[in-house]
Amino acid sequence: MKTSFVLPADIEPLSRDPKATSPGRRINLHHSMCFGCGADAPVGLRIDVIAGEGLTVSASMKVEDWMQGGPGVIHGGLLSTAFDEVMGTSPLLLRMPVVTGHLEIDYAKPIPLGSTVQFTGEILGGVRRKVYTRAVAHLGDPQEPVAAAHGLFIAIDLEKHFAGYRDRAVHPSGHQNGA
Ligand SMILES: CCCCCCCC(=O)SCCNC(=O)CCNC(=O)[C@H](O)C(C)(C)COP(=O)(O)OP(=O)(O)OC[C@H]1O[C@@H](n2cnc3c(N)ncnc32)[C@H](O)[C@@H]1OP(=O)(O)O
Repeated sequence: MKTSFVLPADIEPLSRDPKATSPGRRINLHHSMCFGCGADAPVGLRIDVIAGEGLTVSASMKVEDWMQGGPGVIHGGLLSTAFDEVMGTSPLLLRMPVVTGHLEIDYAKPIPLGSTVQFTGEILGGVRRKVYTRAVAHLGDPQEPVAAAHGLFIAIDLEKHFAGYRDRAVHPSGHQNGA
């Protein structure tokens, strides 16, 4: 599949943390109201990202009617959100919290409503706080990808990064902090 994404020349291999989620198990994410993975989000993708061997992950997503973009097919922005979730979760195999710095999607084929998209993702390496990832999506045949993505994620200090926003956080009760 064609892509314009270029990995840096100084990229270095990264290693799975020994305490990372075991292969085959769901990687527990940040909070239940997340649009990408949260079970309590009123609207969301509810993607479970499963740890694979090494620095790999996998996930699947049923394409529901509300995800429609063009007639009968998924909206491209929603697919990019799914890729963001899949790739953004993978650095937890390094036990490293990250946020998205840069995301690139290559769309190869329309994805019909009602289909189930299968994702595989992997960490390609890192440079300082930067983690480079890739993911591919298919509809059942890994030899026939429908889309692919590259993501650059930046390691953060969770407490500091969200310090100025936590009072706006929405909870399953529907209330904001302090509301
Ligand atoms: C557990 C989480 C699961 C996540 C799944 C979903 C993920 C998300 O949707 S996260 C939400 C979307 N993303 C965001 O809100 C991030 C907003 N951006 C920011 O907060 C900041 O720009 C942040 C934290 C990424 C970087 O800022 P800062 O900490 O000051 O670091 P900074 O020094 O600018 O950058 C660090 C390195 O990354 C590089 N970098 C930063 N942004 C980019 C970019 N867009 N493209 C390329 N390189 C970048 C910098 O050049 C620098 O590289 P180097 O080490 O070579 O100098």
